[in-house]
Amino acid sequence: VVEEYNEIARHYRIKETVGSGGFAKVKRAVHLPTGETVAIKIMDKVALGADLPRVKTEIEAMKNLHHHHICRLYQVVETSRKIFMVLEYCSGGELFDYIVQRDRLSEIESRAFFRQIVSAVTYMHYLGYAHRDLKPENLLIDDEQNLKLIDFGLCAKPKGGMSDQLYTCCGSPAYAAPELIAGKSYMGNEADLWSMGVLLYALLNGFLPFDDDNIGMLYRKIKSGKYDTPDWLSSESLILLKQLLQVDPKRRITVDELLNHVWITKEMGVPVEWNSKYQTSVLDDDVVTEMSVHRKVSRETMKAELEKWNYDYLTAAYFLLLKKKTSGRPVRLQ
Ligand SMILES: CN(C)C[C@H]1CC[C@H](N2C(=O)N(C)Cc3cnc4ccc(-c5cc(Cl)c(O)c(Cl)c5)nc4c32)CC1
Repeated sequence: VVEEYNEIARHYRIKETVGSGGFAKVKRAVHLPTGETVAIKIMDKVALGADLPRVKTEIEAMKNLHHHHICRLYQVVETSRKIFMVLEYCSGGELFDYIVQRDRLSEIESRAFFRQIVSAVTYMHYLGYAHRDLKPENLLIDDEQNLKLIDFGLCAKPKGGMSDQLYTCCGSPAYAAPELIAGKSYMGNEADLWSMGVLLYALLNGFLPFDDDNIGMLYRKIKSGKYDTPDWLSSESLILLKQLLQVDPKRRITVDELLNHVWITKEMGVPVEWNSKYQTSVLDDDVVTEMSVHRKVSRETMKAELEKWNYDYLTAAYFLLLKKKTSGRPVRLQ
């Protein structure tokens, strides 16, 4: 099995396992040329079996999703038996654990997190993607208390754009929209908004709006659209929850209405900025300089190589050097 790790081991020191999700193992690692910490999602192609297409879906989606609230994909290494995805490391773990540790979050803290989720999901929708598995387990916290959306194995980019109907029932039942569990055709973006309602409810209350050990009972509760409203919820929170947890998808709030909703802008004064802070169309000069000097090639040659976006070790080195520069650390390769 050693030869499977040769390619990845050339540029990374692999550390401990930080978690496993279904058919993947995620390990912490250090990118040797920059010293930056990364997460490496390791999958065995044979064990993946029928799930292999989901991995391809996730990789292709992440190659197009460049946003400060979406976990960054740095590199993909495929060997005869394994697929390695080198990803942005999030030291704060899952939002799910963060909520559980605090019972529930204040309205202020819920708002700060929810605005970041709205930013990431709006960006995805504008690019024509629906996530379809939004839940606190798929939102990680980085070392600057920023949320990073992960797990794009179920995301959909309908051929004809967001107007196309989706049919596959997927995601986690407790977060699934009524129309999705009814087996009807549904709109990915509308279903994401329902899940965001469940997410907001979980942030503010520390438990789920619809929960039952029996799946049949759970579906009935979801279709009823009825949930408890604890007395600590403000009237504005109740209004927003009601607009998100609308059983009829056509009456559900849209992302555009969400961006400057009164609850979203309360005490913040400004609507959610959903555009990406990342500038990927223009290569960063300092990073190109460091990389071309380090590899003893001309800047033009290095730029041409980088602009192929092969998601190889050059792409990883570029993104990780850029992350160092953004965090105010020296743009240096060892
Ligand atoms: C419950 N899930 C289905 C899987 C779980 C696996 C470990 C992971 N993790 C942890 O649980 N820490 C505690 C540390 C940690 C640190 N950085 C990470 C960076 C990226 C990812 C990641 C994982 C998966 Cl399965 C992805 O598809 C993507 Cl796009 C990204 N996981 C990370 C991660 C959190 C999620």
